[in-house]
Amino acid sequence: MGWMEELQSALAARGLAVASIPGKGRGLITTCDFAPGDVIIFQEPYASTPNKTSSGSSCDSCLASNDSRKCSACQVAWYCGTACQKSEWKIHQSECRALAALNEDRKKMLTSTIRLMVRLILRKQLQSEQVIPTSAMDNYDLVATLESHISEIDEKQLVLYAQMANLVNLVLPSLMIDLKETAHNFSKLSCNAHTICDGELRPLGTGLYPVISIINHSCVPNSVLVFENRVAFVRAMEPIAKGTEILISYIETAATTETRQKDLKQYFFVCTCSRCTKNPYEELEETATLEGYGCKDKKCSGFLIPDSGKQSFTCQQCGLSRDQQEIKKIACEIAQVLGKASNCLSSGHLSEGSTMYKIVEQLQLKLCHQYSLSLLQTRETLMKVLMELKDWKGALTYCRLTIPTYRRIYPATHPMLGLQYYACGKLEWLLEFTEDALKSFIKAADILRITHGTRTPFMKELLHKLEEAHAEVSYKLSASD
Ligand SMILES: C[S@@+](CC[C@H](N)C(=O)[O-])C[C@H]1O[C@@H](n2cnc3c(N)ncnc32)[C@H](O)[C@@H]1O
Repeated sequence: MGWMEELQSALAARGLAVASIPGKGRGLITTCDFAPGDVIIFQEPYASTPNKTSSGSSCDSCLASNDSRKCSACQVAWYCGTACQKSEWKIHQSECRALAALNEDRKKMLTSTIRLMVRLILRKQLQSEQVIPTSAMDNYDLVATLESHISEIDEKQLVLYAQMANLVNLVLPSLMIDLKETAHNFSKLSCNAHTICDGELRPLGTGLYPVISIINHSCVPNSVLVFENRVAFVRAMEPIAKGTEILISYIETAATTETRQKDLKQYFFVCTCSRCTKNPYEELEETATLEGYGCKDKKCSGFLIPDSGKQSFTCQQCGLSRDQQEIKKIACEIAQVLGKASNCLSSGHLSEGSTMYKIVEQLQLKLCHQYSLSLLQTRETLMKVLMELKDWKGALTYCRLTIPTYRRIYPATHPMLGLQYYACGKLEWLLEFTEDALKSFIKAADILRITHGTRTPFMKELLHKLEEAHAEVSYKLSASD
């Protein structure tokens, strides 16, 4: 059996198949039905690296950022303990020798992407020598057939990839690496590698998952990619019938079509999902809601579009008009205060910064649509700053204010919505608003059970908090009887 037949047979056992999708290249389709929360596929990375942090101390294996120690031989890799060090040893043994031989200047040039490529090449080498076993879902043939878009890459980028390939060659001089193939592989990483995130979707590193890389993008995906340590899991977010293409989102979907298309540029395709091809009126509505102005009548939730002379904007719901000069004046004020506010935060003046951000929020309330992304961003900043200042009540106020926008901009089972309910619940619990906390934990768990499963320490903690809140509410109820 060739590697492709082996892959198809391994996927068939999971109710999946690789298929050719018109206009998209390959894609992954279902051969059975999946329910929300079902794991469609999971995979270890072919190669992965932690992000470079300021302290450089994330574990190379599990990507955890606490209590890691530097490898004493190469002084480049970090491990959180012997279990992780042992699990990496087959690759790191060769890597360590190569890294230890580098002078300090060369070591400084080891970006996460260079290290990722070094590890990819070493894994290929060790698999060809049968030091590391291969399987239907773990072999270099899968990497070799990934999309590279090399013919569409501009000259400047090609030169950069060639320079990066040279650097990899300097790191691994004994392997006589193929420079052209390595430059090609850098291009593959750009449109196939995934950012590895923790349960709260904070980035930890980068990994290449050659089978998961067969999954195409949609701005209205039916599935979601999450990670347990560095193992990638794709879960169904909705019922998926047999014969449907599995689709995940490669980008932040809470954005206008223009922004999403810009963010997708590195993948060299124009998305034609239902959100990217909606009718012009709906398109206008989405953009004007996410980035535009609100109606002068604060009770009206209409969106505004500019009149033909662009001297004013008219609400599409109630017909009220807003003068462009008035809009400009508020926008100017916002820009000024926002500049000062962000300076305050970057210089560590949190209290002063929060006061400034509160002014920005009030100005944005006057100007922006209630579901605008800039208003959302300000409220999220306020929530984080107030949490740092241990002003839990203040933080909860802004957290609660973000929820209607999250509900508007994300689908009902999106992890970001679940995480925001969870944040709300934790603040409510801390403030002893037990019944509210219970409601928020229930909403968080209903979503995150689907997107994250129930096995991870992160989810176990949420479910434990939910149980605790449940017990407390029941106790209070029985005590008041
Ligand atoms: C991670 S790969 C996905 C698998 C890829 N189709 C293949 O044949 O290997 C990403 C590439 O797939 C293609 N792709 C992904 N989503 C697409 C979409 N919605 N429409 C068109 N092409 C898409 C683009 O060429 C993109 O660079």
